[in-house]
Amino acid sequence: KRVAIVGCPFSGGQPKPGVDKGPIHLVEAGLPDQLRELGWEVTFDGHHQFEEISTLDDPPIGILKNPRQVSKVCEAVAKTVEGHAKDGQLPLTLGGDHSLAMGTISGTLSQYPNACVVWIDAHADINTASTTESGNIHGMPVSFLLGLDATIPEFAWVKPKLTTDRIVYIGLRDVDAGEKRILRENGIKAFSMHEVDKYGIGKVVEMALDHVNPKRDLPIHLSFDVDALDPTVAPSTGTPVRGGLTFREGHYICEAIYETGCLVALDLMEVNPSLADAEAVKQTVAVGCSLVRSALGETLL
Ligand SMILES: N[C@](CCCC[B-](O)(O)O)(CCN1CCCCC1)C(=O)O
Ligand SMILES: [Mn+2]
Ligand SMILES: [Mn+2]
Ligand SMILES: [Mn+2]
Repeated sequence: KRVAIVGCPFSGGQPKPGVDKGPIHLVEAGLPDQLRELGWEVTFDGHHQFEEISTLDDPPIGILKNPRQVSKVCEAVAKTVEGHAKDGQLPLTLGGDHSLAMGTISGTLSQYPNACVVWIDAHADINTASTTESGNIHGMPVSFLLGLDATIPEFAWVKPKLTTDRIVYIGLRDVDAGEKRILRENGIKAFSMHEVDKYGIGKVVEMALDHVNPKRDLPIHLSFDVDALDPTVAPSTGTPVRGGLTFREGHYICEAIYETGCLVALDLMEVNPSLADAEAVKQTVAVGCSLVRSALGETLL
């Protein structure tokens, strides 16, 4: 079992400074050794440096902010993730904001064209250039992956290889009007916190996997935004929304996905260590590390 940690200190998909420090905090909390203790052979070739990209002259396109930076960083991440996957390693991407998933999932789909995506988030991250109200591209990666919008030239490298029947959401509770319309019109399966309350997390994960991976024979890319968790559980994140997943519900999802034996790629996104007091940051980082361990085989018994 080999895992390659891809540290992505990137914050260009959203306005709050600090989320680029997420990877270093997760690594310095000991994540690589924690995974080695689980039996993984861990490679970590240092955090990606995006300096040359960030000096780019990058005026908004429409209201989209830092478009060229986001595009170039995601393109680099896609190549890195594809390379690790080709080499038989499970890419573990540590963010950094969730716009990076445009890169990670593109990389996964290059190596595993039949992969399905399990997206854990308070948000749908499926705004198009015409529906976004913020212009923050971390609220848009899924629309690019599905090819929902007319291709923006700066994002021409993103091939719409994901299909609407191959993604499922768990944890939604802050979905914009435009996104609700997109989800409905495209028949995209989403289990909001209402369904989590109604059925319980065990049944929700079973139904989610039955939808995107009925025979449990497709590779799974798990993209986990820590703001899916309740802010009392993961306070140090850029877009916290009350009424989220409990510590155990978040871990159950990771444990159940590992149990399928289908996991091929994992993103742990939106840990921003500069948004809370030291104790709350430490808690958020520790929860992030714990979720990753659960997704990579740590069990309670
Ligand atoms: N949907 C939002 C939030 C995106 C969060 C991205 B994630 O999940 O990676 O953290 C929110 C837009 N919202 C519209 C109404 C006014 C407040 C902001 C957006 O900016 O598009
Ligand atoms: Mn997100
Ligand atoms: Mn989110
Ligand atoms: Mn977020």
